[in-house]
Amino acid sequence: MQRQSDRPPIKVGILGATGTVGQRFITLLSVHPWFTIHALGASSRSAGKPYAQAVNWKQIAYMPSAVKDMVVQECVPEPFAECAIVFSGLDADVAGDIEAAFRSADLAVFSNAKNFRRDPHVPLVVPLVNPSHLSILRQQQALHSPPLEKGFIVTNANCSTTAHVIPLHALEAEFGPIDTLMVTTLQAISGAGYPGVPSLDILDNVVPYISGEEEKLEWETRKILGGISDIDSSEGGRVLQEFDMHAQTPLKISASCNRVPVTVGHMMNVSVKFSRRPPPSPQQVSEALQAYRSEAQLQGCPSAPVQTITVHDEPDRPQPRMDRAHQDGAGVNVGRVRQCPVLDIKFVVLADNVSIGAATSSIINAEVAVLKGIVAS
Ligand SMILES: NC(=O)C1=CN([C@@H]2O[C@H](COP(=O)(O)OP(=O)(O)OC[C@H]3O[C@@H](n4cnc5c(N)ncnc54)[C@H](OP(=O)(O)O)[C@@H]3O)[C@@H](O)[C@H]2O)C=CC1
Ligand SMILES: N[C@@H](CC(=O)OP(=O)(O)O)C(=O)O
Repeated sequence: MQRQSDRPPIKVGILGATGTVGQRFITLLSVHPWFTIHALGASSRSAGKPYAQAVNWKQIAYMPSAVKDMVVQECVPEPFAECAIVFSGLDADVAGDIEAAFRSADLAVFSNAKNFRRDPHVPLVVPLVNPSHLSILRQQQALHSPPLEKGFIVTNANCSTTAHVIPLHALEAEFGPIDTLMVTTLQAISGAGYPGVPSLDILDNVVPYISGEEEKLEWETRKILGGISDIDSSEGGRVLQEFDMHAQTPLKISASCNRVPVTVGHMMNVSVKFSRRPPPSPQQVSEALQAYRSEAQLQGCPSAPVQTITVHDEPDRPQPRMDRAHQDGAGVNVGRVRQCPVLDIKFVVLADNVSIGAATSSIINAEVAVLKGIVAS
């Protein structure tokens, strides 16, 4: 993507700029057509140093020259005051307090961290699925003390949640509610950040446990695939909204998560049962997934993939090494769509956990917010 736009550049900041997700933000934002990197933040271990000295660069793309000499800041609002958008790839141990402080300073935060995903006034947005949930932001700003004009927090989802909700949403849009979902993940080591999982634990091995991951998959999926509705009660004359957590058609989910010796690309085996009888055939499911278009793409978000879901016909695809870079990792790959003898349909999903699973989702969320006029541009 080349920087090429009639818009004046929108200044953005990156918190956690030295981390796995932060580095992917830098790679993507350095060539973004609308956004220009204005400030970088990380821990006090990195603050005060030129970025090139502070970071242990692990991207395949070379470090953009524009950031090499930028001095890394402490994660406090003042150096970010001119940023219309602040992206966060902060460690979850510190993200809660720092992101809240940025919001209180009336800054717009787009976060990858888990801390605010369950907040009833914070949207959990996978941009290729539920950008309509951004409507809750007015309420988030109004209920803040003092009320905010520009500041808010938008979160994107856990990387595995993101991968499977995209095809699941496409299927619900075409065939109605899903009743039951069984999902087993094979998650790449980059999902654990850097240095992450020790090599002696993961080489020649599979670890059948990722702390908190199964709970996140089960809970976040309901918030994202569920609706947002007005509540009868009102506060200060304002109509309130709430997330319905898919409660109108309860969704049973069982998730099992595994860490596998792959560098990038989370793979998931998914089986679904639909509420509607008879269920669609594998052929109908494949066609619906391939035909799905996201609202973000239709609205013209520059980072949205042209093909949201790529359906592979080959019996042994998708594979992490072969397919994760497709469309710069901005879409998801699906394969092996077939009948499930226990539920209705089963298939495989593959997504780049650092791109659409993290940085790319935040960036598309911010693009949607710009197009909706939620972020001043
Ligand atoms: N990796 C992935 O695939 C995904 C990650 N996420 C989430 O995104 C976030 C970032 O993950 P990831 O990039 O993998 O993590 P990393 O461990 O690679 O990076 C963490 C970042 O947080 C910064 N940081 C740590 N402590 C502090 C502090 N006290 N004050 C300010 N900054 C601090 C680090 O700065 P320094 O270098 O100075 O220590 C670094 O920039 C996490 O919340 C994670 O759960 C979400 C989806 C996918
Ligand atoms: N836990 C994920 C990555 C991650 O950080 O998720 P979350 O943002 O939900 O904590 C993984 O290990 O692959």
